[in-house]
Amino acid sequence: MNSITERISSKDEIVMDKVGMTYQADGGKSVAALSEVSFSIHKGEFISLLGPSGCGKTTLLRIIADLIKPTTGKVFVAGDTPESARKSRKYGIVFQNSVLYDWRSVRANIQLPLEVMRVPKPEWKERIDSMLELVGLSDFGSHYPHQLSGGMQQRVSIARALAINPEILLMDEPFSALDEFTREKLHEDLLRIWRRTNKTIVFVTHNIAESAYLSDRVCVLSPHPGRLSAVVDVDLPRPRTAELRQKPEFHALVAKIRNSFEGV
Ligand SMILES: Nc1ncnc2c1ncn2[C@@H]1O[C@H](COP(=O)(O)OP(=O)(O)OP(=O)(O)O)[C@@H](O)[C@H]1O
Repeated sequence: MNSITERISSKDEIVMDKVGMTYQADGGKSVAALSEVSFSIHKGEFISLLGPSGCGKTTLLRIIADLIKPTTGKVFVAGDTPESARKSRKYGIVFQNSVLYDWRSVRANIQLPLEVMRVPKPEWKERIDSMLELVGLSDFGSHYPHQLSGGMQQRVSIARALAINPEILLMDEPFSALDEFTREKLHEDLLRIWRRTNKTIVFVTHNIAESAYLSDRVCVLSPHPGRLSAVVDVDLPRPRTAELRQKPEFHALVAKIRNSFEGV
């Protein structure tokens, strides 16, 4: 056993140890996207990865998801390598754009991971019904994606990501294409879903207020190269309600997170 595996505690869901990523761009130029990023995410925690464009947020999420391999460092996901976690579907993932299949109904979209993971067919109906109920779309199962608003499409994406009951939900700027009213409603829905399901959530955003409202802790990334410049504890009470956004303690926390950026 090496030192990092000895340090992992039973509370840890995701552990990163000195993770670095250098891309080989066109023309042989290398781009240092991440350097020496180390931190742990606990089981059941809501973590945001926050930073300006180009600081490596998506790169870090893709490394956790085993969509790319880091060039240096080690990563553990659900007590295993990212590759095993991906193969055993320990996480579900939601992207900025909903990436639903237009020719499949809402139900058939949610069913897709059940087909891929060979979940027994008799279980499908109950699972899909409960996912639709969880995201507040029970009356829309037979609709097609183009018949839904952007916010509803992202709810379907969340339902699909959670259909096989993964431990972890990875979200890459899932609400950034939505208008402010819809986004705030989705924040409340996501917190309710998180409370009901106890998932570990890793949420990528460049929106400081969004990270403060949702998270237990905010990991602040700074660019050139992307590095972890601060981890801010969010000590605001839960459950969080819309009124919190008006309160002085919320504005103080947003200012604290803003002040923790280096070199931006
Ligand atoms: N496939 C790639 N090849 C070369 N460089 C890349 C590649 N993917 C990302 N990069 C570079 O790595 C750095 C980090 O990119 P990344 O997309 O992770 O940042 P980000 O913080 O998620 O940005 P944004 O908020 O704009 O999505 C950037 O400089 C980007 O140009």
